[in-house]
Amino acid sequence: MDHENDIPFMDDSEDDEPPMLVDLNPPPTPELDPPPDEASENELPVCFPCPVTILSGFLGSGKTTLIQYILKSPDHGKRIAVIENEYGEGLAVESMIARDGVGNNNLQDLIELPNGCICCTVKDSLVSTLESLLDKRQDLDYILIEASGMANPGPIASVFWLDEELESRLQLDGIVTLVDANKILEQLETTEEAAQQIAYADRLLINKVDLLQSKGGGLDKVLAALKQLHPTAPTQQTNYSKVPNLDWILNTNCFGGTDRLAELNTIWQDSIPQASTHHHDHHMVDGDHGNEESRENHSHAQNDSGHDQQSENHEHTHTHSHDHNSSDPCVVCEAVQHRHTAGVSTIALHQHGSVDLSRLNKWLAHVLWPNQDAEDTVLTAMLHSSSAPKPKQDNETVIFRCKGIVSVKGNLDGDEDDKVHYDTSTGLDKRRFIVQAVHDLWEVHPASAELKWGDQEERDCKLIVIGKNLNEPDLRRGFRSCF
Ligand SMILES: Nc1nc2c(ncn2[C@@H]2O[C@H](COP(=O)(O)OP(=O)(O)OP(=O)(O)O)[C@@H](O)[C@H]2O)c(=O)[nH]1
Repeated sequence: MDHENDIPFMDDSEDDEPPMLVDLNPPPTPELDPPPDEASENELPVCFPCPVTILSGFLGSGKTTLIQYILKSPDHGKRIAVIENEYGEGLAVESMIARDGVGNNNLQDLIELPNGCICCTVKDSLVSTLESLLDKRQDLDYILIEASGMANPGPIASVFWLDEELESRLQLDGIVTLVDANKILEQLETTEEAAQQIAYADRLLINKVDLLQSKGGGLDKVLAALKQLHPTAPTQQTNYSKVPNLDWILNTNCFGGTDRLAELNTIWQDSIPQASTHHHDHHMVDGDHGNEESRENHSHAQNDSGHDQQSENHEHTHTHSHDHNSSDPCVVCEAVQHRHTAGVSTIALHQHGSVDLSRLNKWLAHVLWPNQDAEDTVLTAMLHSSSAPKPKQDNETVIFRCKGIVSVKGNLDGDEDDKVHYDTSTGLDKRRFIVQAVHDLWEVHPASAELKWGDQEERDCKLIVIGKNLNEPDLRRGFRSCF
């Protein structure tokens, strides 16, 4: 049976819709159902308060890989719901990647939280999403929230102890932050978010150690940097987010005592900017319509006058209740002042049709390795000008992340797999392909069989590029040239 119609791509018109509950219609899990004498037909097993883990970590650090690893793990025995947050088109790509190869057995619900960043603009939708999830599924054992790669986990955590009703039904278990061992030093240099995510961690997973090893090492420097930012965080090193013991990150009850809450508050106060102007732009471009207009572009500026001024200005409505005297500092209101690195934007490229795989790879190489076409003499000079990595110029383009789902033209000259999946009626490959790039590393690989294109399904390609000082017209032009 084809499942392609089960996997909706969010289209632009849905941008203002409330969070999507993707019902995966799971079969009941008999061994987890309560015995008849403990629960009547109308009475679902009460697992409240349901533990929630926030998965944080910079773009591409391995959060989705961890979710897949947890869901595929045969022995966790939990009924898990996952909440994903991304920007616009990015969400559709993200949730399809998350579901690749997982099947529906372990994943009870996949909830998409669109329209902004979970730590600021959609924090209130998170409350309503959690409430409706709990109303719908009282038998959940666990909720995982995957924050977007630029999110600050602090304001997300606040939701759980400031909303009384939610607090009785949910319990924040902990914040797990993934660190890309290969790129973290660069990320700490170019952004503010990477440090925030580490500072809030209850567990630090130092992931992608394999990449560091293949470069000849450097783990000592990474460990030292992490120690400086968060001296007490328990850490583990992993490859492909494979935590040897899931109990190390799930059901840890890190927020069981008041100490942790007090500590979190301190980190929070420290991370609030003193006096600066900050921008948080997420600029979405739909390449499909040749339209350079910004679909989603928000920024907020802060001035020096502090909390009173700020709370008058920001458009932040609390659907949860919390009263505070206007002269008292309020952690929620203050949290919305947190910094995001200036100049970071998200560009969504969307094009109907199918790409030529070799052209796509060539273009990705050009975009992600901008110097590769330089003369050998220039490259040699660059190499010898300094042995240490140079700090990035303020206006330099940095691509942090690129991810997408594409349709690919068939290739009868390729390997056996290419030939097997060649659709003779259309000349296209039947498989969806996933594009993954983190900084200068990328791969384009076929997704699992259940995500293959339907016979009548209209082919299209979506690519999300996240970075600093991105050149939109160039990216759009380049992407089009792959078709
Ligand atoms: N070599 C290597 N690659 C990894 C490892 N962990 C994850 N990856 C790859 O890194 C890419 C990004 O991983 P994701 O799990 O999507 O990262 P993410 O944190 O969810 O990314 P965002 O949601 O965009 O922030 C994928 O291609 C993964 O297969 C690892 O330990 N080693």
